[in-house]
Amino acid sequence: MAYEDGATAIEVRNLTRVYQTGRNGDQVRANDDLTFSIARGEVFGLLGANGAGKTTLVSQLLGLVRPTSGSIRIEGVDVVSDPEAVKAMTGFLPQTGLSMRLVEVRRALHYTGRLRGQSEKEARHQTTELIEELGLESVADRYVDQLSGGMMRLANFGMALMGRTRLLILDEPTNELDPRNRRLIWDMVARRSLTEGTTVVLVTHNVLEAEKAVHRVGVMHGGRLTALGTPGELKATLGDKVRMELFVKDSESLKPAEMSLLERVGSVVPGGREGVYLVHSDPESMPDLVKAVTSDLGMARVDDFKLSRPTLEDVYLSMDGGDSAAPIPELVAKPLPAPEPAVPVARLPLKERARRLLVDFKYLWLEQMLEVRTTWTWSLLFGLLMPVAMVFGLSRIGGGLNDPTSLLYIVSGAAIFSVATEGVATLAQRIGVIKTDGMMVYYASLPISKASFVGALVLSRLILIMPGLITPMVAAGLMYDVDFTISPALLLVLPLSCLALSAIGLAIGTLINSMDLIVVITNLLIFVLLLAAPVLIPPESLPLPLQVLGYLLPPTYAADALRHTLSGDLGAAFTLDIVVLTAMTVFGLAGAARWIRWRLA
Ligand SMILES: Nc1ncnc2c1ncn2[C@@H]1O[C@H](COP(=O)(O)OP(=O)(O)OP(=O)(O)O)[C@@H](O)[C@H]1O
Repeated sequence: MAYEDGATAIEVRNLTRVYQTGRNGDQVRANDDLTFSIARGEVFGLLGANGAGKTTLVSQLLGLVRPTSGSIRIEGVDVVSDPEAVKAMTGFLPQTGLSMRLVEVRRALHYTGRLRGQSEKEARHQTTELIEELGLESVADRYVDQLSGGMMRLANFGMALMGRTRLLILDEPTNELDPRNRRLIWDMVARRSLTEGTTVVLVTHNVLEAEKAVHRVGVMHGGRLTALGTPGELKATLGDKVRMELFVKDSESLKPAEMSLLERVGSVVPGGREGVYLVHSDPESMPDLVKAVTSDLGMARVDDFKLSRPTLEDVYLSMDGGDSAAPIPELVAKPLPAPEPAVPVARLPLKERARRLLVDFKYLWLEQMLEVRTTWTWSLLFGLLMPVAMVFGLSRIGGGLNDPTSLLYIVSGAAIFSVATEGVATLAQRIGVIKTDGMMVYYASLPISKASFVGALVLSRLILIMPGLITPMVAAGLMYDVDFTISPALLLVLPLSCLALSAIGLAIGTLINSMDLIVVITNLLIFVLLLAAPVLIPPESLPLPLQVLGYLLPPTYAADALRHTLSGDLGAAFTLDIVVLTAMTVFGLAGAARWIRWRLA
């Protein structure tokens, strides 16, 4: 096998990760002094019960979680000091939380390849190749989100393979797949390991399947490695045993007396489901075992039983029998050779970095824009109709129609109100969804910069919210013959207002971790906007506390700037508005870039 050439791909030394839980300083050692290595081209299975520490280990391999102590080297590169270099050589399939759900399968693959640094030609070529290899031709032009669970998993697996990375980290790749597709995945993994020397870390609960696919297995329990070796080595720990899988009638549990009948002839562990037990005994005790089951326990209690040689699952279940699961020293205490100095990672030249930033920005922006396809008609309709309705409705009140100042307030207020609701509220909520659905982890696992991610998110929204700014002016022009000239100041104020309000929305969404709170805060903002802000109402007609409150809100400055622009009054007040809007844009974008958690912890 390719991996036997001995080169080390992953080296983990004394890796410990401690989490603080709760307020009273409780600690969880999610990874406890792990030391092991994985060879280049090896398929390494990571097994362990829920909470064993697998995700914590994988997150550290990906540079998403910082170790409390110890080190990880991937292809000689230190993960903590050069996470970007490691991300560039890693394809990742998370269990959940993939992005690119609302684009077509073909695009999801192509864009992922581009974001992993492939050229346009390479990305197109590999996309076509993978669609064929995965048998996804008939759904290649359907949205990923609209595929069946299994098909979606295949598409996600394809995304992990894009970029032909040296390392693949696959979390439960065969979940939801039928037996034929499961075999397809294992064959594809084996091919990559064998012919391309790809190193694969496979997290799985499906021990029986993993046995066929992996070269070596690491079993984790309570944050520690309790066994590490080939499936053959692990099975040898059970010795020359016979295995019986016993199914109790009606899936009932065995009573203590019944358990002791079986324990007389072998060791008994639960078989992973209610009413299923695994009994391991010496070959010479087999007749006694069969007798214990058929006559002592009696066929009135037994539904079925199967006799076979032990499998990896037996080793796993016998090791994972609660807190007593002790490490098998001969399988875990293999020392690593003395560490070599970490391979220094050369920084890309400035020009190349700028090119990558633009490519990342383009594909992230395209993804965001295309995701909006499912809702753009509603957003646009809302952005067009609401301001028109406001201009029409508000101009009927009081002296609106006859009074140019009121009309100016109505037009600028309607424009800014619609942009504030769309810009602040929808962007804050969008980033909230990205965080709560776990998609942020996926973006963070790609070798992209936060700047291109934030920029793409904000700019994709501008196209949707800009019409809301322009329609009130067009409506006033058509309905009331008001002539607003397009001045250079207007061309500055319109995008700057959109940018400032979107940046604030993004900052709110990134800073607050509860989706419910994001919804409450953004609605509160709109409520205050209607009640107090001098957006639709001249400030002098508001009591002082409400005026002050209004001037604390970004939309007030946007509305003020728009009014000054439309009336041609570009004095000191207008300059102040522009300064405040610019400051808000910078603060919002810088804050969002800082608060977005590219590392989980
Ligand atoms: N962010 C966190 N804060 C506090 N504790 C955490 C955090 N993440 C994980 N833990 C704890 O660390 C331990 C290991 O969790 P981890 O998610 O790594 O296990 P796992 O083997 O991946 O489990 P599963 O198979 O259920 O995904 C658990 O006790 C878990 O509660």
